[in-house]
Amino acid sequence: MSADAAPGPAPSTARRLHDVPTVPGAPKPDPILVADKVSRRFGGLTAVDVDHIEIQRGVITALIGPNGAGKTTLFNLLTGFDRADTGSWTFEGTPLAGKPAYRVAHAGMVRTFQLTKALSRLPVIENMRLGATGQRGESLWRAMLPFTWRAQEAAITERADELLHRFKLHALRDDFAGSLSGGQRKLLEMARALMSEPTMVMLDEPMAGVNPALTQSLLGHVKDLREQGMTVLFVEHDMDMVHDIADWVIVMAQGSVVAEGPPDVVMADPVVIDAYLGVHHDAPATEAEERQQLAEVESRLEKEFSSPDDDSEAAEPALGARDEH
Ligand SMILES: Nc1ncnc2c1ncn2[C@@H]1O[C@H](COP(=O)(O)OP(=O)(O)OP(=O)(O)O)[C@@H](O)[C@H]1O
Repeated sequence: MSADAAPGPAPSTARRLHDVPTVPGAPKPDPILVADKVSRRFGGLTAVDVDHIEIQRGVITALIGPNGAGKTTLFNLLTGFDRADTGSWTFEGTPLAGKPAYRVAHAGMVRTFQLTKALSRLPVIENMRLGATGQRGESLWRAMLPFTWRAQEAAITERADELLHRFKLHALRDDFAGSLSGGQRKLLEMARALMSEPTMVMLDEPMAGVNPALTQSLLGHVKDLREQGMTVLFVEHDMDMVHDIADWVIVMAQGSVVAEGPPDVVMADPVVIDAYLGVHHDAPATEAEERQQLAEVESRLEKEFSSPDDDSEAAEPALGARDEH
């Protein structure tokens, strides 16, 4: 955790979650975001159909669920990057349904973005500066008043430099963003989102493609956001990370919220195991299990081939199952 992390309201707000019932759509003591009846269809497919959801202020909430559960679509809807078919939601009490992304960001709710091809060709510092202009939008009067404009440009660069120092990316300030490692990109995405001084940060798979050396640093930065009083909502498949830093977990499956609660409670919930962890049941959980399965197959094959009564036809089914004709 960085030294400049000020003690925030996190511990007390996190503690207040203890009284929240572990049911889908549970009301929170101090919600910053409240959404109702949010749905989005793509042709015949219902990608999102969330009846009610509340995100507690000042804590870290993880949004988990199997592939295709609708997590990213819900992120896109809430942040104005996609349009809901139905639903309403408020952020800090302000209705935001139907508002474009820049208005949502202006209200203080900002999401991270993966580094696109175009952004990879820009230096790190320009990526950061775009985090500010992109969120604020351009305005004619600002362009016509060069003094205001220049002062703001200088302030933007200063904030970008500060954030690059905080995220230990300053040495890469003038490098092309495309030359960064997976973990450094994730740090840049997070730092860029902070350019607009948000109240709530939404992170889309912050650990994807991050090598273990940067894992702790990334986790530390996410915890820092909470220490500074920000609300964090993140989508993640890495259950270790969810367990490590989330105060609350919301589980989606087939577009809807199917469970929510503290990490320990949610991960032991049979509904979650069925809906989410169940999809991995076929895969060997550990290297030891994998070795055991391999040994069993080898011993079966050995028996089939070594038996004196065995003819080629009897051996066929065991081999046939692995044949790629
Ligand atoms: N633009 C689109 N057009 C058509 N179908 C879409 C579109 N975006 C998402 N979908 C579909 O909506 C469903 C939800 O997708 P979404 O990406 O939100 O899931 P997810 O939970 O974020 O999955 P993952 O964990 O794999 O990222 C999926 O079936 C997906 O194929």
